[in-house]
Amino acid sequence: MSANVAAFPVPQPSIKITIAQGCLRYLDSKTPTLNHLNMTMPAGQWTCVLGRSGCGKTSLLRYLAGLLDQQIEWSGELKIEPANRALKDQIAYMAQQDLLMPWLSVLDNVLLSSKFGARGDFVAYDQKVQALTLLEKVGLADHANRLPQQLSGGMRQRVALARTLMQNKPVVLMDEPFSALDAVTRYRLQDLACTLLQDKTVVLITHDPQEAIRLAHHIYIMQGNPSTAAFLTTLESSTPRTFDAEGAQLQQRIMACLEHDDG
Ligand SMILES: Nc1ncnc2c1ncn2[C@@H]1O[C@H](COP(=O)(O)OP(=O)(O)OP(=O)(O)O)[C@@H](O)[C@H]1O
Repeated sequence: MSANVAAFPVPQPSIKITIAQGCLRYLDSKTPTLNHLNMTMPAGQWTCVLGRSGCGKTSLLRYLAGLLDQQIEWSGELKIEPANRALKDQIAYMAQQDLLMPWLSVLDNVLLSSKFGARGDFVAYDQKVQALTLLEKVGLADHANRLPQQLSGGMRQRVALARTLMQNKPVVLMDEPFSALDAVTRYRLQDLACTLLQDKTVVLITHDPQEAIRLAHHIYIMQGNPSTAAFLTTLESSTPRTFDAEGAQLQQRIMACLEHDDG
């Protein structure tokens, strides 16, 4: 395969995820964390999930990623369309902490998932070209040989974004990936993620109503104890949105839902 072809990975079909009457209980807990959970995450769109601390947002993402199988009991329906592969094989996960390996260069961190799939430490030339192309897209081509500790927090999250894109999965789960950043860096990274994750099915957890308003096609507020998910009609304009009067009204509605949750 030529380097040029490799720089444009094969697009994956978009995935729609539907949860119906989902109930999640940790095995060491008597009561469920989530109950009567009904959510639709449309193919190729961003679904933002908000809710008070401890309501089960991360549990939901970790369940979708197949990371809780030994720790929980689940009932209800989890449907994916098309249903040709297991959901956990179609997911890339981007966490609040960038989880970069401190002893690996920026380039090798982006290549990490390719290394796991490769024989020994061998990574094909075309994958390196692809990783460098992604680093260029996130504006870090000149930093490919640096170590993570030589980068700012915003730069490190951009490396994490490039690593997520390198996995080329149709579903991207993001657990507060921008929350530790200053306002301007966060704003820029929201724009970048919005552009680069086009066509992916994205589920973003955030505590920031303005972030949800900027990026979401669909908003759910998790509330109650155990938590259910309330759907909030969002704006029809294209993302990333600028904050206007409509956005301010939506923010009021989000805040009202969050304030009335005494779960
Ligand atoms: N491995 C576990 N075993 C048992 N209970 C757990 C486990 N992980 C989380 N919990 C509990 O599940 C509930 C939901 O936690 P979770 O981390 O999903 O909440 P969250 O909404 O993501 O919170 P935050 O906004 O603070 O990140 C909490 O009560 C937590 O203590």
